[in-house]
Amino acid sequence: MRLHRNLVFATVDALNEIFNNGEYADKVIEKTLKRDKRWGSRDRSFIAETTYDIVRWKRLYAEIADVKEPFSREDLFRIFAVWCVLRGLKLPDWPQFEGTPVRRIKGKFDELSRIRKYRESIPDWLDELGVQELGETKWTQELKALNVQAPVVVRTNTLKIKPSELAAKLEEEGIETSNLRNYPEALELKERANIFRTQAFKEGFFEVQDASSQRVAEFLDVKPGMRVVDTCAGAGGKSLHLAALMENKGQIIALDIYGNKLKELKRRAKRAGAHNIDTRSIDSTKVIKKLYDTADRVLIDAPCSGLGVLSRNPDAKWKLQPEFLDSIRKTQIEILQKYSRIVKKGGKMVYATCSILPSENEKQVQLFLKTEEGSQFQLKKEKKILSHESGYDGFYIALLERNQ
Ligand SMILES: C[S@@+](CC[C@H](N)C(=O)[O-])C[C@H]1O[C@@H](n2cnc3c(N)ncnc32)[C@H](O)[C@@H]1O
Repeated sequence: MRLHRNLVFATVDALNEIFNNGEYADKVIEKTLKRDKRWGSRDRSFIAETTYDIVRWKRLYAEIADVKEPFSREDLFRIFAVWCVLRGLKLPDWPQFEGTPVRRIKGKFDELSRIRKYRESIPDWLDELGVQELGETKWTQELKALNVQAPVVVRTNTLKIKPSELAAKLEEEGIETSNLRNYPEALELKERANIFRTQAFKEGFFEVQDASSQRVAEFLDVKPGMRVVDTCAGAGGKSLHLAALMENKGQIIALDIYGNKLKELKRRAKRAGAHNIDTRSIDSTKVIKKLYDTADRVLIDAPCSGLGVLSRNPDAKWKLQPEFLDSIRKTQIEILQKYSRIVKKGGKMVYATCSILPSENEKQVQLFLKTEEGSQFQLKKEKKILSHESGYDGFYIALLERNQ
């Protein structure tokens, strides 16, 4: 592969914004890709994938390149050179790469690969926390899996189309997919592609949604005609799935503290042809109180550390702070106590996170069950999905039932 100057420079600029200005990788990449209309799909995927790769391996590469944050432009080129050498790519003879110590880079990589926090490129505190929570063996396996680029999985919108028909439509548009065993509505792309450009997407035939995430709405055991409250609906990935499982019958009330996310949900619902979703922004405690004891089903897709989705969001490793984890755990237990009151007697509730830490998952559920609100619930079943076991995102899902 020959490296093109403008693509490498665009990547280095993107890294500068992410590492030095604290910008989010996905936003920076989106903006960078708009820079030159002549870039084709290969050029675009070079920028996106290389940037993500270097974000993922920041600690390891910076250590090998012997550079420290904040990175100068020269440092960023040294990090880029490490990426090239470790991928076996020939460095171009540009001044930025003059004197790159190729053999030393390879030697240092071998040496650092013996130490997990470098090999898996993770901050010390997070590595220690992972061991504490999951134990040495599981954490080592999980961390490795979370450093592999995530596959692209879509969920068929069964309100509009069957999975087999969707697969055929995508194939007509040059995108090959395969079925996933045990995930009835999921299709996995055989090769990465910009699926949002397809006609099938514009027509609302699918949503991009990881296979593990597709388990969440399924777990809630909804039926057409029910009244369901999705309390942390965000942009509505799970609400849309619930609408499909309910065949557009009954009512879904989608809540979030951020109105702009709910606006996006509405846009997606329109595209998907999901007509039974009503959005409400939580701008006072009244919004929740009015709903007490009214829902057949409640979904709490709780805000969390996002440690189960590091493979698609590697910059979370660097953005996450111990203080944030402490405060999010408090939010989770408060949410459980407050929003569980929306479930009517005999109704069911799912608590889910995209975290792999027991302290955000089963321990929170156990804590909740000991509270006054929780004493009215029974834990029916729970699923801990680890990435190294499933091949998809790490998730936790618990189904609870309120006593009659
Ligand atoms: C894991 S995300 C939800 C993802 C969404 N359910 C989906 O499937 O696309 C968690 C959501 O909780 C929201 N949130 C945070 N604190 C909240 C609170 N106290 N009450 C309700 N929602 C909250 C966040 O804005 C975020 O959208």
